[in-house]
Amino acid sequence: MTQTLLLLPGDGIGPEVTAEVRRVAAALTPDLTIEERDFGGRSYDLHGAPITDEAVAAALASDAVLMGAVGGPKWAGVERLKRPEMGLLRLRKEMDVYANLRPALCFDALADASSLKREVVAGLDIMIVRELTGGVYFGEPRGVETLSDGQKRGFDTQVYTTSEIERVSRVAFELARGRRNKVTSAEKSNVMESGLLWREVVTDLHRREYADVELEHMLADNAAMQLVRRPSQFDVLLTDNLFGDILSDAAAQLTGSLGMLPSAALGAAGKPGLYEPIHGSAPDIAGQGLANPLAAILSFEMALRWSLGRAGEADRLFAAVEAALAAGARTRDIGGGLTTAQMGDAVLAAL
Ligand SMILES: NC(=O)C1=CN([C@@H]2O[C@H](COP(=O)(O)OP(=O)(O)OC[C@H]3O[C@@H](n4cnc5c(N)ncnc54)[C@H](O)[C@@H]3O)[C@@H](O)[C@H]2O)C=CC1
Ligand SMILES: CC(C)CC(=O)C(=O)O
Ligand SMILES: [Mg+2]
Repeated sequence: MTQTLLLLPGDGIGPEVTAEVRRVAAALTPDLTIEERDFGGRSYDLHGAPITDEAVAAALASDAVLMGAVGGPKWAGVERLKRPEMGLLRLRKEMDVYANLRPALCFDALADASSLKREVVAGLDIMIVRELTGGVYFGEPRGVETLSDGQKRGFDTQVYTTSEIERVSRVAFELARGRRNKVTSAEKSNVMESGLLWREVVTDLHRREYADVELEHMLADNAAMQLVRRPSQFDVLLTDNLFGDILSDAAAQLTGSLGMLPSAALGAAGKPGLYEPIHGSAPDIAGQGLANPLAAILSFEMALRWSLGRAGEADRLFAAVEAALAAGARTRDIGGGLTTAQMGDAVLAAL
């Protein structure tokens, strides 16, 4: 049976990095059907919404979805619900991809590309598990109201239920069992009610089902500091939507660049996953061929592994990225001069 990958290039550098995924897929998995839809600001411009109902249906009907990035200054003034980023939140929610796996892996060849010392980042291998469909990005009420004194008041709501916390924690514990058997759960249980519930639910699940896994609780601000102090202490880092968003950008820099970090967002078994580089649309470099496509290419590698049942091809692609880096292929963000397409060429040559 043919498998379908839905490609959502999006905005800014999104189309540039996903073009390299297309080239890799054509060489590595020529039998994979690739469909494409408008997404983000481009979809808003063409269809009046950051994602159309038809594109959501195509995502749900696919075997996996791979997106580039959305957003940019062009859409800064658009009403909140039609902003490009809202299309992404809607897609994550409709696909119910609640567990976002963000592997922060420092390739040997890049240990000197990090802004931290080689000895701090060499061999780095952290799996961040970020809750993706709950928390403050989705909580109600939210909005901006005008107070009687004329001031404005903006508000968002952080909210988590037991089942939301438990299902993502289960993913973290299961992953840890196949790795170094340790989960660090990061929240702010010292000041947030939802953080306190998070800690209780993780502790309870651990006691009932995962007592063989080492569990550590850490306040999220300390986790940010520990990530840059001694990142090797982390194996699986479990956290909520907002803290996971922030901590994973910080972890990306440990690997050399934000342009290196892929992700897989997973839901129920058998449902399509959503794969995306963790970076945004990078308006400062868009359209110049400067973007590093490896986060997008490695997101395709994760799609092959986690949704498409093609571990052999995934291994081949991962090895090709590793070989290209070992041979010295570098875009500007990791200290070189290759263009986006030239980095794609280097991976293709190593396949
Ligand atoms: N998943 C998504 O679609 C995301 C979208 N965004 C959106 O992207 C827009 C820009 O956001 P920023 O805060 O500037 O974050 P950003 O991730 O787009 O860029 C941050 C910095 O990292 C650099 N960078 C990012 N990806 C790179 C790559 N592949 N190669 C080389 N350098 C790279 C950029 O040039 C910039 O200096 C905003 O509209 C934001 O909402 C932000 C994060 C995620
Ligand atoms: C909704 C996104 C724009 C938030 C983000 O930065 C991310 O998911 O990494
Ligand atoms: Mg982010």
